[in-house]
Amino acid sequence: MTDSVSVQTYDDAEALTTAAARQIIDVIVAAQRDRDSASIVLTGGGNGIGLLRTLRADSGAIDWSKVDIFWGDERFVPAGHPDRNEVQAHEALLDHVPVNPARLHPMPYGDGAYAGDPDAAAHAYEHLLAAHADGGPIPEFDVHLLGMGGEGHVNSLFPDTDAVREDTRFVVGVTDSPKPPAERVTLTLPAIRRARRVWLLVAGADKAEAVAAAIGGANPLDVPAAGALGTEETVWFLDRAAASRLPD
Ligand SMILES: O=C1O[C@H](COP(=O)(O)O)[C@@H](O)[C@H](O)[C@H]1O
Repeated sequence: MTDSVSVQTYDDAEALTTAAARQIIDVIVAAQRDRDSASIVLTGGGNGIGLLRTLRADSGAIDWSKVDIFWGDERFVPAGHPDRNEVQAHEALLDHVPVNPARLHPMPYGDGAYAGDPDAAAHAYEHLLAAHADGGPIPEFDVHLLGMGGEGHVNSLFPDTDAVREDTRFVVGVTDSPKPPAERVTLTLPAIRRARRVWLLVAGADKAEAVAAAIGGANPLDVPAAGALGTEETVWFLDRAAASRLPD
């Protein structure tokens, strides 16, 4: 893992998602040039979906047929439910660019083969990740996008929960999410830490305290975002309000 943590601050949420969109185009194009494919992990939340909307307007030179798309967490609700991060990602971007359906890797649905058992769904997704790994136990994602909640949660890793304490498995089921819905499936901190780049997209004054704590090195059990680190880089894309509690 690297200590390369950097902060980019923008005037507002729109500016930060526009900047992140521009930069992810460069990363995906470079990965496709070097390895003929790219892999990204999408997040839910306002800024994660906002970034996708920006890409819909202009995704530059990306060859969408050569991008593997995974999800960092999912609400364990029925297929097609508007709360699913996957559904929101389709509306924002995936229905509008020429992705290869075989390279879309949504998490299992709450009404599918694993209905009533988010942990079984998590095991299934871990197997899917393993099947797409190139040598390691799961892929070394080119970019893992993350939003962050006001208490510092990333993916569905909430403070002081079994999920954020998980140190072996790469995907776990959640049945006690403090933010509805209670049942979720999430990549864990060990999975996030296999990504080359971890990009956190965070806006709003209500998140400023958690941003400062995470960047300041808080215990990830208290502020899960503090444990979200990429192997090559970790970048915080912030608006001015979210950055307002950082030291000068
Ligand atoms: O519940 C969730 O919330 C986080 C943060 O969302 P935001 O709207 O406050 O940015 C999100 O990253 C995660 O994927 C989602 O399931």
